[in-house]
Amino acid sequence: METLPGPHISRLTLTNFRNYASLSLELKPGLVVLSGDNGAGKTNLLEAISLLAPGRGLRRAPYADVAREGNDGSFALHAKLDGPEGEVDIGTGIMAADGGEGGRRVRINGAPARNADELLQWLRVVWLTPSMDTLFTGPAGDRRRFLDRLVLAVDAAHGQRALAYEKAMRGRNRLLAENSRDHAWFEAIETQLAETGVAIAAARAELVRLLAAKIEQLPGDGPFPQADIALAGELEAQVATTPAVDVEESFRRALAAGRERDRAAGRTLEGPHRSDLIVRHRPKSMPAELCSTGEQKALLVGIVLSHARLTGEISGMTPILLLDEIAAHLDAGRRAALFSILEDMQCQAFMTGTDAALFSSLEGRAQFLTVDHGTVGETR
Ligand SMILES: Nc1ncnc2c1ncn2[C@@H]1O[C@H](COP(=O)(O)OP(=O)(O)OP(=O)(O)O)[C@@H](O)[C@H]1O
Repeated sequence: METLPGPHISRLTLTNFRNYASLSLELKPGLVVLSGDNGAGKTNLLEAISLLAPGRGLRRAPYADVAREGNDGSFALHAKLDGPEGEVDIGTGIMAADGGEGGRRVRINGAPARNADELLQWLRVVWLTPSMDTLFTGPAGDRRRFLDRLVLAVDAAHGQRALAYEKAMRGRNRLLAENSRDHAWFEAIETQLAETGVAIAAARAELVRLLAAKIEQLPGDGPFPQADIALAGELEAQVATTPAVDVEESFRRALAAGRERDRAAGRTLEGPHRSDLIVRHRPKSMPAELCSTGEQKALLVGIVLSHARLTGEISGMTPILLLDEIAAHLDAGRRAALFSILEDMQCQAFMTGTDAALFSSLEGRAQFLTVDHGTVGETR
C-alpha cells in the first residue's frame, strides 16, 4: 500500500511554555536537527510537539509544571500543519483561570474540539526518549503504556476505551474498599469492566499482530534487529482464539468470583491492566532485557520505525517522529541507516543532541536549529 508523505508542522508558536517565554519557528518538512547545551530547551520543544497528540505529552508532566515558571500558570501552543488535506491550525493550552482543571483546551481551525482525540484526524506523533531506554528492563506498566500509545496511533478509539476501563476499575476498587456487598452494583461495574477490558485486549492483540508483520519487513541482517513481540495477558490470549462475547462473559464471571480475593488485596487483580509486552531480540535469540544498552536501543528503534510505517499505511498519515538524544547510543553506521530510513519514510522527524557533529552527515539534507536558553536560531 502506498503511503503519502506525512503531514508536517510548518510553523510552531510557543507562549509561556517551559523555558520559552515566546517562540515562533518556521519549520521545513523532513529532518530537523535541534542541537544545544544541556538544559537549553531541546526536549521542551519536543514536549510541545508531543502535546499535539492526545494525552499529557512525552514527559507525562502535570500542566502546572509545563507552564513557564513565575508566570500566571497559563501556556499556549500553536501549530500550522501542512497535510494531504491542506493547511490546518491547531492550538492547545491552559488558561490561567482554568488552573489546569478540566484538562487542556484544544482548538482546530479556530473551533473548540470536543476532546484531544480529535487531533488524531490531522496528525500522529510518535516519540522515542532516553527515559524509554529502560523500557525492557523496567516495570510492566511502562511497557503497557508504550503498547497502548502504539495502539492509539492506529486506533483513535483506544484512548476512550482505556479511560472507561480505568473509571470502572476505580469504581470497583471503591466498592471493595467500602466493604460493599451490593451485588447489583458490582454486576453493573464488572459488566463494564468486561466489555471495555476485552475491547482493550482485542485492540492490543490486533496491533501486535499487524506490528509483528511489519517488523518482518526489516532486513534480517540490518542495523535495527527484528524483534519478536508477544502479549502476556489472560484476555489477550483468549481473544486470539475465542469470540469476544464469550471472553467477556468468562471475564465477568471471573471478576464476580474474585471479589473476596480482590477485597483482601485491596484492588482488582485480574484484567488487561496487568498484561505485559514481551520482546525478544530475534537474531540473538535473547530476551530484550538481557541485551546490551545499545542493542536494546536498536531494537526499540526497529519497533518504533516499523510502527511508524504501519501507522502511515493504516491512517494514511505518516507520523511526526520525535527522537530525543537518538544519536547517543547509536554507532555511526546505525545513525546513517536511521537517517536514510527517515528520509525514505518522508516523515517530519525532530532529532536532538548536544553535539551537532553527530548529525554532520545530514548537512544539506536537514534543517539545523540551535537551541540556547529558550531561543532557537537557524544554523545553516
Ligand atoms: N516550567 C518551567 N519554566 C521555566 N523553565 C523550565 C520549566 N520547566 C523546565 N524548565 C527549564 O528548561 C530547561 C530544560 O530544558 P530541556 O529539558 O528541554 O533541556 P535539553 O536541551 O533537552 O537538555 P539535555 O541536553 O540536558 O537533555 C531547564 O533549564 C529547566 O530548568
